[in-house]
Amino acid sequence: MSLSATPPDPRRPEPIPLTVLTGFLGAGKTTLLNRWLADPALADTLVIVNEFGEIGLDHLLIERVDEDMVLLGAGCLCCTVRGDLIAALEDLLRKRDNGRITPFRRVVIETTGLADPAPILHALIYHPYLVLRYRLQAVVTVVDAVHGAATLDAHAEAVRQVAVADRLVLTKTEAAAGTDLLRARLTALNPAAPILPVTAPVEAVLGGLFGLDGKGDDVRSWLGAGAMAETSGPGRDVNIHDASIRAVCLTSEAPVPRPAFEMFLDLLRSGHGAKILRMKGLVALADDPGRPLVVHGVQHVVHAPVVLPAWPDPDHTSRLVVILRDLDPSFVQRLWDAFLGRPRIDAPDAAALAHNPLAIPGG
Ligand SMILES: Nc1nc2c(ncn2[C@@H]2O[C@H](COP(=O)(O)OP(=O)(O)OP(=O)(O)O)[C@@H](O)[C@H]2O)c(=O)[nH]1
Repeated sequence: MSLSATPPDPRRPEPIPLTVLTGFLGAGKTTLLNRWLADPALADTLVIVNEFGEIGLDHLLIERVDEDMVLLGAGCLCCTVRGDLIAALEDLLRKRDNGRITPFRRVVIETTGLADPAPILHALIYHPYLVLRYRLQAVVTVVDAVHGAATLDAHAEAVRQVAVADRLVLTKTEAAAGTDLLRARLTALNPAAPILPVTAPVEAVLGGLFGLDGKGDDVRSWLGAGAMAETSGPGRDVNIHDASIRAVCLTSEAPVPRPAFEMFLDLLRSGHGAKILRMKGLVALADDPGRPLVVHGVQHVVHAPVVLPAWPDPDHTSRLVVILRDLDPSFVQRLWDAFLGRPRIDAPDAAALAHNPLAIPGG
C-alpha cells in the first residue's frame, strides 16, 4: 500500500519527489547527503535541514549553494518546528510556481537525529495540498554500525526511525567490529527494508514510494491521529526534546587556543563520554583562525577533525553544539568558560581543572 499515490490529473503539475532522510544523532545523514548531492542525478535538488539546539551548523556543512537550501528554525522537526516545515514546503511551491526560484525537481528533508519521524510523515501524508504537489518517496534511515545497537537500546526515536524506513543505509561499517547482529536486529524491526551500504547508487536508495507494506502494526498506529499530538507552541524550549536530553551551544568570538580546546574535549569525553550524545562544531583555533576545524563527536567517539580551507559563511565565531543526556548544560558551559579563561567567581580556571577535573561540581 502506498499512502501517497494519487491519481494523475492532467491539469496539475507533476508532483515533486520528496525524500525524508532520518537516522539518529551523528549516524552519518549529512555525509550521505553530501555524497548524493555530488551525483548529477540529483541536480536541482532542494535540501531542507532541521537541527536541534539554537545554533544550526548542518547548513554550513552541506556542500551546496545557499539558494538550494532551507534551514528550518531551531528546534526539533517532530515537535517545535513541524508547522515551519509545512509553511516552508508551501512557500517553496509558491515561489517555484511564480518563477521566483530555480524550479527544483526534488526535495530532501534531513531531520534532526532526535526526530520521531511519525509526526513528520503524518504531516506530509495527510496535508490536503502538499500531498497533491509532493510525492513522498521512500523514507531513508541511516544507521551507524558502531553505535547502532546501543542507540536502539537507549532511544525509542531510533527504533521508530528504523521501523518506518523503506531503505536502511548502514554507515561506518569499516569502523565496526562486525555487523551481523545489528543487521539481524534491523531486519527483525523492519523486515521489508533492504539494508544498503553507503556506496549504494543514489537511484537505488531514493527510488520508490513510501509505503506500509511489510512494516509492523506499530507503524500504522504511529502514523495515525496520535502522531499529531500537539507538542509545539510558544514557550517550548528549542534546546529540549525530552526531559533528559538537552543541547548547549558554546561560542567564542576570539579564536580558541589549541591546547585549551584539546583539553576541553579530552575532559568532556573521558569524564562524561556516556552522557554526550553528539558534539558538532566549527572552531577557529588560535594558531590557524582562517581555516576552521570541523569537529564531530558521536557518543564516546570523537571523529578525526577536518580542517576547512576557509570559513563557509561570514560569521567566524567558533560554535560548538553539544547534545547531552542526563548532564546539566550549565556544567558544560562552565567547563568551556574555564578553558577559555573567562573568569567566574564561583568556578575554577583551566589550570585548576587540568589538575583536578572534578573541580566543577554538577558533572
Ligand atoms: N568512518 C566513517 N565515518 C563516518 C561515516 N559516515 C559519517 N561518518 C562520520 O560521522 C560523523 C557524523 O557524521 P554526520 O554526517 O555529520 O552525521 P549526521 O547524522 O548528519 O549528524 P546529526 O545531523 O548531528 O545528527 C562525521 O565525523 C562523519 O565524518 C562512515 O560511513 N564511516
